[in-house]
Amino acid sequence: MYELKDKELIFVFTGPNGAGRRTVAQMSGNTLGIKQVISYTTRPPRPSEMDGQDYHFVSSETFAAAEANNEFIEVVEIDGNRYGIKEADVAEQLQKFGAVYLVLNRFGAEALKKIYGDKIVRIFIYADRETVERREQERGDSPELIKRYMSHYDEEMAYKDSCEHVFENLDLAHTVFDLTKTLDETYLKRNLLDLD
Ligand SMILES: Nc1ncnc2c1ncn2[C@@H]1O[C@H](COP(=O)(O)OP(=O)(O)OP(=O)(O)O)[C@@H](O)[C@H]1O
Ligand SMILES: Nc1nc2c(ncn2[C@@H]2O[C@H](COP(=O)(O)O)[C@@H](O)[C@H]2O)c(=O)[nH]1
Repeated sequence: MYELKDKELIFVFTGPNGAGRRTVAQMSGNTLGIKQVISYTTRPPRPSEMDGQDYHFVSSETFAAAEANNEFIEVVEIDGNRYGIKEADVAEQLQKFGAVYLVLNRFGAEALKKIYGDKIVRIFIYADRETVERREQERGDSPELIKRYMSHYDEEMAYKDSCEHVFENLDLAHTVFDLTKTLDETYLKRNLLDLD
């Protein structure tokens, strides 16, 4: 297992689908100069998604071969699709940037916390049910997909109090400002004073 160096950190964004985890993580990450480690998945890409940017989209066989080769830090199955983060990707990005972020469900957040302890900072992003559902409708998710996402809403929300930081994401600019400030002041110390 890759041993994180003194200043290396992994930020894990978690919370319900559609709460805005990817959006706020990316905006804050751009300001702070930290990059996402992209998961591998067997699920097919959605029309707006790009291979290598949203996920590494792979076949079940390719995923199983990597798993048999012990390449994943953790693997999860959600609604019949498999997801995993490769240890080598985490190590490579940490060596380049010093800090990285991941967007995972609660099982992934918990698994990484167990492995890396204090080096994992879990950031819980949420919004109320109605807001989440409306955002999913507005981005064009199908009624079946929204139903599937919403069926996980309560169980994802139950992880909120386990996380190191919690942000309700209603106004996007506010969330990103508060999040960036917190990560900078508490962990990264890049002294980004002129964030607004
Ligand atoms: N504060 C906000 N106000 C309005 N829309 C938002 C806000 N935050 C995110 N969004 C929009 O909501 C949608 C869901 O955001 P995002 O994809 O970041 O969510 P997520 O939590 O990563 O879920 P998923 O993994 O399903 O994509 C996107 O269309 C995004 O542009
Ligand atoms: N535990 C893990 N969870 C992951 C990983 N990659 C993504 N995810 C989370 O799964 C759900 C479903 O994702 P979707 O894109 O198919 O809607 C969502 O919460 C993702 O954040 C992973 O490698 N491990």
